[in-house]
Amino acid sequence: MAPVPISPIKIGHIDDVQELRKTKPTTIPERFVRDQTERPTLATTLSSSPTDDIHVPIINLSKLMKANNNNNNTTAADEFHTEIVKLTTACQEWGFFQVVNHGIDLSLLESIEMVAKDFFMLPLEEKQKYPMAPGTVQGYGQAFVFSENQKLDWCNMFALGVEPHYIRNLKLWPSKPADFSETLESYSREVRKLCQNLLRYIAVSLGLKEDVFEEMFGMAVQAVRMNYYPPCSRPDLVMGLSPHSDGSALTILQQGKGSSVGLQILKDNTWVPVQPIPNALVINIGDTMEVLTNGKYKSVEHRAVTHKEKDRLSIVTFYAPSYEIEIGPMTELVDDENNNPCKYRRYNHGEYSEHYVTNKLQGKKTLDFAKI
Ligand SMILES: COC(=O)C(/C=C/C1=C(C)CCCC1(C)C)=C/O[C@H]1C=C(C)C(=O)O1
Ligand SMILES: O=C(O)CCC(=O)C(=O)O
Ligand SMILES: [Fe+2]
Repeated sequence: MAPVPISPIKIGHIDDVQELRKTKPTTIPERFVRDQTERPTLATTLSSSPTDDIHVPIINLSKLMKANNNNNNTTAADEFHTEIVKLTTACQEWGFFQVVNHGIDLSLLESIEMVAKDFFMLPLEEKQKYPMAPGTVQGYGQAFVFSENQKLDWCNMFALGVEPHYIRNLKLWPSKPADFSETLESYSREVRKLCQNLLRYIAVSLGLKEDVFEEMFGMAVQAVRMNYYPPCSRPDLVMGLSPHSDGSALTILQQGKGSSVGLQILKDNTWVPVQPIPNALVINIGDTMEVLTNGKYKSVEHRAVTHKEKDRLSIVTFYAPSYEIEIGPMTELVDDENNNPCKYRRYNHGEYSEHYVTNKLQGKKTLDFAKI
């Protein structure tokens, strides 16, 4: 079952932020202005910010891949072990990491970025041929808006379901730029392989059988969301993307080259910026993995902030189990006798997907659905 809610909800007029920026560069309509308590803390340009020294862990994927192909090499085995320990810490303490040497052709990263940017730069009338209907998550527009008085994000989104094929709404796949669909197909194929590899290493880091997630997930669901954040004259008043955790098992995020720093994650009650590393991909643990690991690996709240002069692009892939799969904490990660009781109930992943996409982004609130 694909989560495509059809309801007569009233969401009011949503200004397109790129058009606003073009026509009234200093105007911030009231619907974008956040209440005092919800306004972002922005990274300073001076190197005096207390969060400057804290950074999301970096995993060198080639150290994990190499050891797999070379079982007799002790250096490779040592490096594999060290990298798995780093991966464990990243998933347990951060819920986020960046991967370098991930094996995806850099030209493919450049191509997807190019078609995404070319799409967002099209005239509004062209982009509006692929509208995101109120209450749905595919197409061009703003997702997760469910009422007329909800604050809006300073962001334009373009989202498409990719796998399995039945979740595709082909009417929303754009004809311009001409190479959009072909590029998205190639990119998604490579990102899918990366997700499968990462899940293998995550299984190893948990002391589980390597292919446990692959076997459990069935034909995994994969969707892509391109987020474009134009510059904003008052980045202190607006939010690029509201705080949320992802509903997926894993999320792969590509930050556009030359984009401003914008992604922030909530670590120990402080918003920490994720510094873009050229050619690296940002990975985060989604709600589904938090449930499966009984909270050992956490989906971490994150958000995007805007910049006064620079725009920003992110290309985000959500990877999740097939909708008919039943999800719950894995028995190996629950121990009722030794202070590790089961923290989440069992549920159908399709129901969680529907719940996720029919609620506004609100920190980790969506996961209350699964809590015991
Ligand atoms: C921030 O999240 C999303 O935009 C999002 C949406 C994903 C989807 C589409 C764009 C197309 C149809 C499928 C799907 C719902 C996956 C997040 O998706 C997360 C939430 C759940 C649950 C999930 O599986 O991925
Ligand atoms: O643009 C970003 O860096 C954040 C995107 C994100 O969190 C999302 O699309 O779910
Ligand atoms: Fe996210």
